[in-house]
Order: sequence, then C-alpha cells, then structure tokens
Amino acid sequence: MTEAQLRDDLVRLAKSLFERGFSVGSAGNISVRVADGLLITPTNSCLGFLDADRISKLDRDGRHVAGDPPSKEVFLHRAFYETRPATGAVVHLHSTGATALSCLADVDADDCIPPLTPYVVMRVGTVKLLPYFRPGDASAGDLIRGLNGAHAAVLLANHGPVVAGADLRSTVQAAEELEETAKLLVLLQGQRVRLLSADQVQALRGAFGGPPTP
Ligand SMILES: O=C(CO)COP(=O)(O)O
Ligand SMILES: [Zn+2]
Repeated sequence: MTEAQLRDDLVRLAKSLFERGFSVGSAGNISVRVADGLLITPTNSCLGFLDADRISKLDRDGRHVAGDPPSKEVFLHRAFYETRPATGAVVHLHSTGATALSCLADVDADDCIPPLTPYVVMRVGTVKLLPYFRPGDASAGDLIRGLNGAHAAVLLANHGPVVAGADLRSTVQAAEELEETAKLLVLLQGQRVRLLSADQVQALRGAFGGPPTP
C-alpha cells in the first residue's frame, strides 16, 4: 500500500470506530507503519474527523517530520513496534467495556481478558493489565517494552486498551473484539461463567489467521 492509501485507510477506520462509539471526544490514537517511519493521529484530534494531510509523521528515530504534533501516547505505539517486529499498526482506545474492566479491583493482571469466546483468543491473545499512569507518561511505554513482545495487547488500568497487529484493518478488528469481550465480562460480573478450557484455547491458537504474531 502507498502512504496515501494508508492515510486514507487510517481516516476511514478511525471514523468508523468513532461513529460506532468506540471512541468519543479526543480519546484514543492510532498509528500505522510506513516505509520511512510512522503515521500517527495528531494529539487532541477526534478520531471521527481526521484530515489525511494533517496526520503526524515520525521518522524511524521517532522525530516529528510532518503534519500536526503527534499523539502524546506515541511511546505506547513505539514500544510495540520496537518489541514486536511484525507490528504494522497500533490502536489505543478508551472504549467503554475495556475501560470499565480496567477499573475493576480484582482483575487478573496476567490475563485480564480471559477466554470467554473464541474470537478474542484468535484475534487478541492474552492481555496483560498494566498499572495506572497519567496519560502521556512515558513509563507506560517502558512497561510495554518490558514485556519483550510477548503480548499483542495490554489494558492500561483506569484508562483503556492498546492493541498491536499486522496491519490497520486487523488491528482495528482486534481492538473491537477486545472491547466486545470486555463488555461481556463486565456484563457477567457476579455470575458463574464458563470459560473456554485450556484444550479449547489451544485449538484456537493460530486458527483462522490469528492471533497476531510478534
Ligand atoms: O487517548 C489519549 C490519551 O491517553 C489521547 O491522547 P492524544 O490526543 O494525545 O492522542
Ligand atoms: Zn488514552
């Protein structure tokens, strides 16, 4: 894909997320890898109303070279690109279900989106809960780097999910899948839930094109 096509795709997919309520106000940010660096949504921009020509561009060293000033969460994105070489796109949202789950006191930090349904296993894999940091605090990027590429997605406590994937479309879909499963988990709070068994999870790993490879 050319850079122009990637810019258009980013605008289109961000708008779709916004219109379906996965993002409100100026919450969330999306990046995509290009031949000579990274495109990322500008800071304080609304995902529903991006301008392809004003999307921020960073060079391979993370220097801002074009467009509006980049998202203040750029280090979350760069941490995934650096530790998971197959990463072609990263999506960060404040989507309701995932953010609600990130605020619950007794979530298993090592597996905060347990295998409730097949698609979250196939498209997202095991999600780690990271502690709360002020938005824009680079320490969250250090923690992602510390995972050494073992997870395609993390949940930032009291904040929201960050998902990495091979390309824009599959990463947006994985973020949607994570959100829907988080919503179900919140909906089922306090009820006895039957999770998929270890064998069932194993049979899904690598099935139908997923989960994302590091
Ligand atoms: O989600 C956000 C902060 O966590 C939005 O920040 P930016 O507007 O800087 O991308
Ligand atoms: Zn955020």
